[in-house]
Amino acid sequence: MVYFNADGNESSMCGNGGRCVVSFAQFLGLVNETATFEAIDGLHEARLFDNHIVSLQMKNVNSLQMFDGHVFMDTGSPHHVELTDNVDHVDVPTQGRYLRNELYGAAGANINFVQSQTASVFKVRTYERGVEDETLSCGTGVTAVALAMHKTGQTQSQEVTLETPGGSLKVSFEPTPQGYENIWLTGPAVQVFKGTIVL
Ligand SMILES: N[C@@H](CCC[C@H](N)C(=O)O)C(=O)O
Repeated sequence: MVYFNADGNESSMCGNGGRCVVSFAQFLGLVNETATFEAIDGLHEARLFDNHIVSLQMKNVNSLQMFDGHVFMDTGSPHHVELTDNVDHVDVPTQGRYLRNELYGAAGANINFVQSQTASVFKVRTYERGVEDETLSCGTGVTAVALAMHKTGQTQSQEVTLETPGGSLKVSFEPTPQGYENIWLTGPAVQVFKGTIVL
């Protein structure tokens, strides 16, 4: 998989894009219940279930940087995770753009704002680098949120539900001395449009 951001530039890993790629490969009859593909961050395994549910194994995360008020890590793409009291009240485009530029400079990062709902459910809104705006759902972003919530003690669970404006995703993982491994991002990948281009 080679991933391009909405600004036309090639970028790093896209978790939801990866799930869509294997779902599309199944639609084309190229894969059945499992698939493996290569992305910029290495090989990814995927499992396809009924009802268009796709699980994607994400790269191991061996370094989480803890700051006062936020956590930074690379889940295939760079992510800033910040806990808030009321995520619905965050001006994600304005605050996300500010942090993306002021803290991360030219390289940039994706900015995730998160609010705890229960001991294992979190609500997430993401400002994405390369889109330069809030998006409906970010797979590498919710993966970072799940790991950050576990690392900071906001959850004890090793399977976390992340509610985004675009829908609900699950992330499961196993802690290691350095970080996390066996990380799986799971959720629906549903075909919403089909067209024909006549050349
Ligand atoms: N815009 C991101 C990469 C895209 C992440 C994607 N939305 C996902 O689902 O993981 C970047 O340039 O870092």
